[in-house]
This record gives sequence, C-alpha cells and structure tokens, in this order.
Amino acid sequence: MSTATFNSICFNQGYLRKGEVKISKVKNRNQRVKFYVGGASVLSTKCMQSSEKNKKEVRIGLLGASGYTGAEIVRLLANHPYFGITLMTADRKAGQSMGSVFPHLITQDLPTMVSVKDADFSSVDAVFCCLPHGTTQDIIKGLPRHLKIVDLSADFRLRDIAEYEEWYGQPHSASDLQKEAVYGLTEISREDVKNARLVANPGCYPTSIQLPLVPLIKAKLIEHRNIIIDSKSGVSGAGRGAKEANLYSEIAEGIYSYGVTKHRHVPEIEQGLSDAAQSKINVSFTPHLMPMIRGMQSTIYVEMSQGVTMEDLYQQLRKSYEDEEFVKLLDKGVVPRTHNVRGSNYCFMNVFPDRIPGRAIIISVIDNLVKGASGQALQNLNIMLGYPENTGLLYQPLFP
Ligand SMILES: NC(=O)C1=CN([C@@H]2O[C@H](COP(=O)(O)OP(=O)(O)OC[C@H]3O[C@@H](n4cnc5c(N)ncnc54)[C@H](OP(=O)(O)O)[C@@H]3O)[C@@H](O)[C@H]2O)C=CC1
Ligand SMILES: CC(=O)N[C@@H](CCC(=O)OP(=O)(O)O)C(=O)O
Repeated sequence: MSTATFNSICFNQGYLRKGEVKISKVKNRNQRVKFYVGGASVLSTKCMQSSEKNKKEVRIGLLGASGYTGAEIVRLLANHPYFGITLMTADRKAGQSMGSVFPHLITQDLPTMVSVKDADFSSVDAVFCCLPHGTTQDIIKGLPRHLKIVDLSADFRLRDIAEYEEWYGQPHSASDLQKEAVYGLTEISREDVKNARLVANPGCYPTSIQLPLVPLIKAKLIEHRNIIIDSKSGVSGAGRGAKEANLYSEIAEGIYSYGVTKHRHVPEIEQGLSDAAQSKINVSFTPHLMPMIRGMQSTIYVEMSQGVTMEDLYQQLRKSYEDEEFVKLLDKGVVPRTHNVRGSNYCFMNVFPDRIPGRAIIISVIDNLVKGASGQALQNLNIMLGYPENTGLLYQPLFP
C-alpha cells in the first residue's frame, strides 16, 4: 500500500475531498481501487484514463422518463461518467423521443421511450423507477431479479403493510418485496443501502424533516412530544400529471395548506423518527403548496430535553453532518432559503432559539426534485454499485 496526500483528487469530476488519500494495490488502470479520504469515508471507484471518459459501464433503465423526476435523472446523468441510459419508458408518451417531450434535454443521446410492457431488461443493470405509487408495485414485482432498483415512489417505504393500505387507500400487492426493500435516507442508512437490491427512496417532505430531527432524537436532545412541522413545497412536487389545483391560475399569488392532519407522508415521517427514538413518536405535520416551481422548506418546532441548550442542538447537528457532502449546517444565525439549494443535491439546515423558553425552531431546505427525489436516488444507486456517492451530483445551486 502507498500513501499520498492531495489537496484534492480529480477523476473526470472532482470526486474526493481534501485530505489524506491512501491508494492500495494499483496494478493496472482497470483495477478497482480503494480511497481512504481523511480517514472518514471509504470510497471505491475505477481508475480511468481520460480516453475512457465517455464509456459508460452501467446500463440504466429509466421507468417513467417522461415525468419530472425522470427528466431530472436524465439531467443528472448527463454528467455521470459511469451510468448511461439504455432504456426509457413512458405511458401516454410511449413512442416519443425525450427531446420532443422535454426539449431542454435534446442534446442528450437517448433511446426512444417505450411502454413498460414492451421494455427489454436483458441489457439493463439497474433501474430508477419514477412511476406513480400503486402502479409501481405491480411493475417492480414483474422485473427480473438481476436488476438493482431505486424506487422513487412511496410503495416500499412503509414497513407496515397495513399502514400503507390505510394511508394510501389501496391494497399492497408486493408485500414480500417490501420486506427486501431498504429505506434510502442516505446519510442515515448508508450501510444498509450498500447491500440493497431494492431501495425505497424517501419522500421529499420526509427527507427535509428526518435529516435534522433524526440526529437530535438519537442524541436524546429533544422531547418526543409536541413536534410541530410546517412544510412548504414547490409545485413540481405534485408531478407533471398534476391537475386543476396545480394550474398556474390557482397556484400563482397564493399559498394553500393541503392534506391537513392526514397527509400520506405522516406515517413515513413517524416511522423514521420512531426508529431513531426506539419508541413511538407522533408529529403534527401540515404541508403547503407555494407559488414556486421547485424547492421545499420545513420549519420544525421542538421542545428541548431537560437541561439541553441551543448550543447542544447546534453542536450535535454540526458533529452529525460535518463529514457529509450533501447535508450542511449553516453558520449560526444564517437562515436557510430554498434559493440556496435550487438545482443541487444539498440539504441546508439551521437551528434557532424560540421566544418560548425551552423550545427551538429548526429550518431545513432541499430541492424537492434533487435531494427530495432524483438526486438522492442517484446518490443511493452510486452506493449500491460501489461508486463514489457524489458521482454526477456536484451541481452547485442555481442562484439567484
Ligand atoms: N415530483 C417530486 O418532487 C417527487 C416525486 N416523487 C415520486 O416519484 C414518482 C414520480 O414522480 P414525478 O416524476 O413527479 O411524476 P410525473 O407525474 O411527472 O411522471 C410520472 C411518470 O410515470 C409514467 N406513468 C404514469 N402512469 C403510468 C402507468 N400506469 N404505467 C406506466 N407508466 C406510467 C408517466 O408517463 P406519461 O408521461 O407517458 O404519462 C410519467 O413518465 C412518484 O411516485 C412521486 O410521488 C418523490 C419525491 C418527490
Ligand atoms: C406538492 C405535492 O403535491 N407533493 C407531493 C409529495 C411529493 C413526494 O415526495 O411524493 P411521494 O411520496 O409520492 O414520493 C404530495 O404532497 O403528495
């Protein structure tokens, strides 16, 4: 083994962070190599020469390519050196090219979209499933077992099938597959994601809520009662098939709450928080639709545990995320804004004192289509296939 120290190391894109890098057993350029960055994370990639830059090693199937999250996967994969899209499906838009449905993607060399029933998966290694819930479980249970799958829908997120049936108002037809699924909130369940065949990618609201709350709950810094969550989403969260209530004339110049007291993300949020607490947690959660295209903010009101200070909350979040690439605690007093993360895979957060003694206010922001959907899905597939998890995800936020 040889050891080298780099300020940064660049393989096609800037993958590895500043720190000590130990390189082991490099025999030839095609051999897998392990990188130990600053001793904190172990990454694996392939040593590539620049002449191989455009050769994609992993054949990706994209189910539901003609929707918002499908289009976002295409945008992210445009800069992915290892994943190439070889199969794309659509429903009403089957038979069309991506460039005709989404002209902003016309520069990409992509296959014509086919109907799922006509899809041939024999030359596909992994799929992103960007389909509506309900439809998804029926399609995934028919897929060949050799495929790695990241499912962006809600169908495999809830461990309790009865709870799924209650909140989604329909029977679950693939409960065996649910048992196999790993819930892919990457920063919390990275180790399980590594060995998963089927990852249930979290919902956008649950991502923005669990990332700040899980470390605080695990460290017993906040009370389990009286957690109040007020979330706001951009309209793209409802997908491209959204109907009347999402028309410009009904969204612009106003906001509205929906799913009050009974939004289907409640059991997903409570499942994650209860796992962290190792006891049942119930939350008050109200989502709002905002007159913006993408972006999501969760404002969370919590009660600190006896003797805990604001500084304790801040330091716990700092410690939990200081080595994370995509989750950032902002400087003290800086309020996260959806504009800060637009188009990127980041989650930014901060914590503030409430005027009521003993309470705190946490604010987190994500882009619903990136960290809230396609970006986290790509982060997960990178991990499942042994690539550096930031591959293809280094887009900086679009600001202003
Ligand atoms: N939008 C967001 O911010 C987030 C979305 N998600 C989840 O990701 C999934 C995809 O969301 P999104 O991209 O927004 O949805 P869209 O409505 O924009 O796209 C849905 C896609 O599924 C296809 N489709 C619809 N019905 C069927 C069917 N019966 N059989 C086969 N294909 C079908 C559509 O094809 P066609 O266009 O041809 O009709 C389209 O490609 C959903 O489960 C959603 O809840 C998760 C997190 C965030
Ligand atoms: C604005 C809007 O309508 N948002 C969607 C959530 C988007 C998302 O994360 O949905 P999944 O659970 O299906 O993945 C909603 O409230 O149902």
